[in-house]
Amino acid sequence: MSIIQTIKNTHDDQKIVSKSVYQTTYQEHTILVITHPQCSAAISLQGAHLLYWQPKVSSLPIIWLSEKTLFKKGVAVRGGVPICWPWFGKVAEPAHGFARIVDWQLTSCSENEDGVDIILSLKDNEKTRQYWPHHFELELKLHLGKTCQLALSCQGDFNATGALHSYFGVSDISAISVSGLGDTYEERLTTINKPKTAGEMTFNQAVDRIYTQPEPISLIKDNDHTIKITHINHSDVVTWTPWDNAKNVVDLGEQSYHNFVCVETCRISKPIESSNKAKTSYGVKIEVIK
Ligand SMILES: O=P(O)(O)OC[C@H]1O[C@H](O)[C@H](O)[C@@H](O)[C@@H]1O
Repeated sequence: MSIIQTIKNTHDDQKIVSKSVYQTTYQEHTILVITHPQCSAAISLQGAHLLYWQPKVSSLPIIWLSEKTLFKKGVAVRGGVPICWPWFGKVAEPAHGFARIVDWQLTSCSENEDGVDIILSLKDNEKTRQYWPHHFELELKLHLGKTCQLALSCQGDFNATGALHSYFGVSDISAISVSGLGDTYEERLTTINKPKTAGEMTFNQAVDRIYTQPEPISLIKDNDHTIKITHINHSDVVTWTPWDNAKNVVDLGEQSYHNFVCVETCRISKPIESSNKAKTSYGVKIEVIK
């Protein structure tokens, strides 16, 4: 049984949240399972982590989850949409910040025929202050329906970098292209994988690249559909595939790299400048075009 099916079938400690949403415990995580006429999805309260999203129009999850991911407290989930915050990458410990490895609160959940709207929040506490000595309030708004929308807002006196680090499910990474990336990028690997067309990528090896002047829309063109990713108030888009280095990553299957590509909505070159007075936010909207 696939990991997604297993999560869908988990009803331990089940608590009904709304008509299409229940809360359950899966291993060491508390998970919201969403089964709505427009989509199915799940969110872990650890990291406000969207685990998968499959709209009705698609026969496969568009937001992809690794079969080998660990549901351990304090360990980042592999796949879905990790919230990397308040830093991106390995500039400090833990890698990609702490927001993805601490528990968030469910603030609200409502639904209508278009889908489910959920707000999760995180405020500084004893644990977060061990990593980062700032007062902050973070809120993640999710809309899960025919489209998938995430908006992260923060308040507090600090600058932060981050990413909505989306893992997209694809039929085979060698058969897709990603466009709308712009022409300027920072190569994070020593291997060279020059785009054939400016702003468009195809893949035949590991890639880790920060595009610093991306267009507002990235398109992942797959065999019979296109994933349209509208970035909102972002500064960069990261493309990442481990390719066959997946075999060295404990929570990825050896062949799993064929089935996902990361196209991440980021604030790296222009950090989020927050203040105590107003919220600043950035986000992403994901749609499937047939
Ligand atoms: O393994 P993780 O900490 O989740 O990071 C996975 C990847 O995230 C981003 O795409 C970075 O650009 C990569 O350098 C990193 O390898």
